[in-house]
Amino acid sequence: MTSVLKTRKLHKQFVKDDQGIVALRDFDLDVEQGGFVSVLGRSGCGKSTMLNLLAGLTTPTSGEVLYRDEPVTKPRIEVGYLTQSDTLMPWRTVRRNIEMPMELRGVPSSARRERADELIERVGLGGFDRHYPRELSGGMRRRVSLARMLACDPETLLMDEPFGALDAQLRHDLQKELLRLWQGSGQTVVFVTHDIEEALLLGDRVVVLGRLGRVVLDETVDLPRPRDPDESRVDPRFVSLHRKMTDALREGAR
Ligand SMILES: Nc1ncnc2c1ncn2[C@@H]1O[C@H](COP(=O)(O)OP(=O)(O)OP(=O)(O)O)[C@@H](O)[C@H]1O
Repeated sequence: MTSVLKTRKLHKQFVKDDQGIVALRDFDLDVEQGGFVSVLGRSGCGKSTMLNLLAGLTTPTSGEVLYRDEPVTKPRIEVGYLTQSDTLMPWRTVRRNIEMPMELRGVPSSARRERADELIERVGLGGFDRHYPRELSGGMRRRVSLARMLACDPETLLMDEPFGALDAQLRHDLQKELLRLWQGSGQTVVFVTHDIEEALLLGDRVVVLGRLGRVVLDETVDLPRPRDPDESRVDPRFVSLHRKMTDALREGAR
């Protein structure tokens, strides 16, 4: 197995009003190249802290993050990060937001336009290319962020509850689209969620975190793909994995 991302004894403590707040303690994770890892955990268990560290946006208090065996000290161009909060530029249209990472890389305007058009269609935003973020719903803004992240074909995608706020149908459509884009791409995905079903429908591995990022369960999901939510829900293997994850989440809260 080739690990693309590794963490070694990762520890993160924040300081607030002279008090130390430990968010992550001795966190070890190896992410295999080309894999889709769902990281499942309750609110506050350190998932976003972990992703920020993987992305090189914050530095650990101790321990290290390695990307292809190199220490991560700042964001890397090969790694796309879809954060929980909206980071679209309000003064740019949908198209120009999606083109932005390509502009930074010096991609010529005709190629940028073509790629942006393709992504706009893929995320179901045809006809909205000249809208500004304030003119879109929350779900539409999420889709623009997703398209922007994909615009430079990052080899690794870090995603922080990207579909959490969407309605069920849209969520399902985007999950399907993400899997379609991922399968056969060779991209590595680390997908954070607090939803057991989402973790199981998407991941080929689910890592369940408890308090302070303690790994409570690390489970391979060998359910066949594509995984249709309605069919999966009644598959005894899915049901059994779901139960295992529920127990792990409960155990992690202790
Ligand atoms: N900048 C910060 N300053 C102080 N404490 C922080 C900071 N960021 C996170 N924390 C604390 O670290 C812990 C983990 O937070 P984190 O956001 O990583 O959790 P999470 O699992 O992503 O939660 P959620 O699912 O609700 O987004 C929490 O106790 C939180 O209050």
